[in-house]
Amino acid sequence: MSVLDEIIDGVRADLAERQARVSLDELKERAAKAPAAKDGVAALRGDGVKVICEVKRSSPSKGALAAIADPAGLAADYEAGGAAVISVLTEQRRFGGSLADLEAVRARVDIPVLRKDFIVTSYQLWEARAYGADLALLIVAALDQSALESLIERAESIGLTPLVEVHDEDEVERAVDAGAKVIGVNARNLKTLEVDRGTFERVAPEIPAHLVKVAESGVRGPHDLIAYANAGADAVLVGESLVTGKDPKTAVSDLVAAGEHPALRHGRG
Ligand SMILES: O=C(O)c1ccccc1NCC(=O)[C@H](O)[C@H](O)COP(=O)(O)O
Repeated sequence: MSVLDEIIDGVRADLAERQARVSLDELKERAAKAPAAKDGVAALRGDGVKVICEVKRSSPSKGALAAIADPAGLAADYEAGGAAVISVLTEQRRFGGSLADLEAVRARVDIPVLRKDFIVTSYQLWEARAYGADLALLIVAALDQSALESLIERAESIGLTPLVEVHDEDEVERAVDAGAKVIGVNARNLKTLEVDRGTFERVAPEIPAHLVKVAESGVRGPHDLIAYANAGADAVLVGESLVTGKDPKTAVSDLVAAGEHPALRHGRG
């Protein structure tokens, strides 16, 4: 069984418990009271390379990374540093996240918030909206084509911007066919968990120019952002280096400054 399959087994078990406690109708009522969703596409477009900053306590590849007692405080630091979007990992078994983290972050920041999880049903999209998310991750490798298409459609119909994650050229084709507008290329191989920063450069040329391209994983500092930008990234998604560093706000502002450097405009496709 692959790591992804193991994670999804756990996600489904936890999901079944939540579904037994909270009906879909209750979630929909809660979603109706949530603040209107912010435009995730607009947040990731425009001049400069945008920075998506992640609240990440632990991971299957590295184990414990940071305790993060105050996820909202961390998100506020990210926002003050110039982040375009906050990513909140809500998977609990392997990443130590929760919907409570998402809710707390939403209440603190004004920029869009991404629910980063292993979404396999529309119930999880309603949860995302009910707890204040503006974007939701959909992983192509975790979904068959009809599920991918219907989850993209459902996400958009309830105001969420889907960030559709791919790992290779075939998955790009599936994401584009399914109607993705924002595509994230994750450099982390979900079978080996190794990070290969060259993945983005290989895969991104297959993504149509009008779609938003996000480079996910492996950003250790401005030099990695610049390499991704030169390969055509509109945005980068950064977790580990921010949560393990001493000064997240400064680390984010260094990334944002690098992403706004005028020299990058020539290299980006
Ligand atoms: O981080 C992991 O070990 C991991 C393992 C299996 C599936 C997903 C995983 N991570 C989720 C992510 O995509 C990253 O948290 C995100 O791209 C940020 O990456 P990084 O900056 O390298 O922490």
